[in-house]
Amino acid sequence: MELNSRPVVEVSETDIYQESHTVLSDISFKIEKGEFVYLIGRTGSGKSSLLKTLYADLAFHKGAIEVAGYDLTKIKSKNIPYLRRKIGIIFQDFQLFPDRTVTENLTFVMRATGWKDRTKMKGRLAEVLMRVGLGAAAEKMPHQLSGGEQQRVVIARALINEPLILFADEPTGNLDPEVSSGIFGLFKEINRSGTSVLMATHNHKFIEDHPARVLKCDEGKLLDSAEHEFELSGHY
Ligand SMILES: Nc1ncnc2c1ncn2[C@@H]1O[C@H](COP(=O)(O)OP(=O)(O)OP(=O)(O)O)[C@@H](O)[C@H]1O
Repeated sequence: MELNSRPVVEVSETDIYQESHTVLSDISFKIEKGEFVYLIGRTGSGKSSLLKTLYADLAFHKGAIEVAGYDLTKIKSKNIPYLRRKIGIIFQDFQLFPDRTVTENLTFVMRATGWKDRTKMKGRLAEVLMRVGLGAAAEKMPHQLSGGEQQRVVIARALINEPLILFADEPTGNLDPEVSSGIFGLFKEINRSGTSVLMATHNHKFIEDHPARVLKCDEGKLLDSAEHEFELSGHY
């Protein structure tokens, strides 16, 4: 089967662990190319642990996980950087180098992921900054940008290697509602051009305004709105 017709994420009968503690048990789900999926659940229910497992930052001991064509059951640590080139990871705290310009922040990642040709690097840098609406910010330092603009830089950084999927862990958690909706809109726009998105969020309004499939961490299980209806409202 062609890689591009296979799911971008396929989790089969897996348990998610933190140290010796099982956070989610016996979970199975797939995310197809171009899908937008919310990940919800109360604080401590396992959203971050699941995302960390999917980007190979947390080990798992049961079942099988395939992400962007990489079998995480067998992946060697030397191959994890190659997996990470096929995915984009975005956190709540922006994690930019505070003492480097936007360009330097982005070229750091480019070099680390094998870019060498300066002209191509410059071109890609301009492209991703335009994509996130920050064409004029290349020489700014992070502290000269607003929180929303910093998160746009992080998204630009995640887009550099044309990932198949973005894993976003509460990407608007530190932003006020208006700025959050702009960032959310950017994720939707990126998704419309074919990149899958798995977004952990506590923001109920996103789901109300832009309904999509929901995975919910709930008392050690993962509920999937594509399989069963469940209650979205209430605290999560
Ligand atoms: N580094 C760690 N070491 C040990 N246990 C951890 C670690 N990180 C999280 N846990 C535990 O794993 C469980 C799931 O936490 P996780 O951070 O995945 O939840 P979450 O749904 O992302 O929460 P939040 O919405 O607050 O971000 C919790 O019981 C938490 O205490």
